[in-house]
Amino acid sequence: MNCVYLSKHPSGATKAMQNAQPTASHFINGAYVEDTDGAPIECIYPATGKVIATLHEATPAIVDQALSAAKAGQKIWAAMTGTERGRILRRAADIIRDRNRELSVLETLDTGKPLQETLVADATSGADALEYFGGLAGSITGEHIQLGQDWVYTIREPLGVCVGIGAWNYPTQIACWKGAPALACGNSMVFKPSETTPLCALKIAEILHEAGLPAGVYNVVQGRGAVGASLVIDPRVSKVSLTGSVPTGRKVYAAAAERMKHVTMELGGKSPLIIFEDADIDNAVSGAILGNFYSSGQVCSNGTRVFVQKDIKKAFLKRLKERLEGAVMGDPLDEATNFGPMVSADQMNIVLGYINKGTEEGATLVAGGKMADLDGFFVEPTVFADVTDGMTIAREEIFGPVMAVFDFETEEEVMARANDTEFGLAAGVFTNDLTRAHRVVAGFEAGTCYINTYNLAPVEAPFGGSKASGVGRENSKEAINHYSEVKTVYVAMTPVESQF
Ligand SMILES: NC(=O)C1=CN([C@@H]2O[C@H](COP(=O)(O)OP(=O)(O)OC[C@H]3O[C@@H](n4cnc5c(N)ncnc54)[C@H](O)[C@@H]3O)[C@@H](O)[C@H]2O)C=CC1
Repeated sequence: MNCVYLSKHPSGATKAMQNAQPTASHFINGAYVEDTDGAPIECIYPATGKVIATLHEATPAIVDQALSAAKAGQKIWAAMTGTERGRILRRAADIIRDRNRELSVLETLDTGKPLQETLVADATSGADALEYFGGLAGSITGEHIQLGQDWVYTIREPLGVCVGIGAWNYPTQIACWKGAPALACGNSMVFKPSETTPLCALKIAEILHEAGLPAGVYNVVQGRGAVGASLVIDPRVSKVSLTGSVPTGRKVYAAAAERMKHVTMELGGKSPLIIFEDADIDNAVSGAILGNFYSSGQVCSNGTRVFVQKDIKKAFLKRLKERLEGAVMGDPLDEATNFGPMVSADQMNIVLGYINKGTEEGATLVAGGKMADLDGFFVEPTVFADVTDGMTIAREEIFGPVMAVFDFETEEEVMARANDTEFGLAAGVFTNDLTRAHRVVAGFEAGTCYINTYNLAPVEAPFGGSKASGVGRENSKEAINHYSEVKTVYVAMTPVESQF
């Protein structure tokens, strides 16, 4: 494939890589904490395959310390007014924006995503969440319901200690998308980042405390699945918010249900993107590129099943191939790079396995299809055409840069095929027919839909999935309902009328 390759060896990254080791593995009760008894977690820079930091998993003692701190901190935090809480969150947003470049470099080291991308999509998105929910914090209220002379008032109360568990694709954003609404409502949080990307959440905790957050309100503990599981079942925890795969979601949801805890589940997807023959082809190609190759395809809401109406298939594929030549692979810290490596060797091998399956099962390889000739875990942006609904690459989430293009003839046919999946995270349509656009969106079985664009996730809009892709919504005013509960108070103004 004719991608542009920049320098093979990312030499400019050396200094930043040397600074990647955090002060300690965990951030608890307002300070960095270490316990070297925990199993080591090596943080590997995906563009070189080299270890840039070594941290330790939380031991049971660390988990206990974090939950005790969160329990105590929550009481102090909830006793403050919403306006006071909001001011601290907004101050943290300002600090994040001031340090955007430093935080973006760290996000790039943690994930391998190009700096070109992290400068605009990660710390800035985290700051948006803190600013938005900081702004809302003072207006989280109950209501007054008049009942003749009597009346009811409701109080919107925090849930208590919330646990956030993150995936590896957006470590800064996920730490903030969970933390900001939780804290705005008066909860505290213990956040466990993915073991693959342990660095960024620690910085968020540090900045929140620099902004004035009381100790214990936002804590970070490191660890693999077992640490996450131990947090979920602890009786001090009222709510769990997970971003991860569907199989992990099922386990966490079941463990939480057993103990009647609140949950938000942001899980995987295999989202459809339908391109009708009347669509603006260049715009549709841009949508398909954004919806498949941003973050090297490691985005949960990606539109990986691209249904193209038969008459424009040739033109679509031709234009797509031309546009793929604009992919610039190489050192992710070079701002000219726009396509980075997979997060890990494991993820690269999973993706290469799916590419082999696609070829074996008879799809036509249009572009890419192999590792790039670079250090690190690079897989070329890959496009398969002539994909049919039963193929493995049509059914399973790949979480890499692999676009599957399907042909279709009628709207009725494509809608049935688009919805024929256990997932329901996102869905998109490109068409210039206004009525059809809204009809199609109404028919999608998905939580987050797009008309003539794809994958935008502003903090003001609810984000999340239906079917196996999740429970609850992140961002927007919706998130407030998922991090608080309502207490109803009936006030009688007249004597009680009892039956005897
Ligand atoms: N819907 C959404 O908003 C998003 C969903 N994702 C999904 O995340 C997945 C990729 O991320 P991964 O980190 O590989 O997912 P994963 O499911 O392997 O891990 C997610 C997190 O859960 C933890 N975990 C694993 N087992 C656990 C258990 N039994 N109890 C508690 N915690 C446990 C992991 O340590 C990690 O922090 C993809 O399927 C993707 O679609 C990713 C980003 C956004």
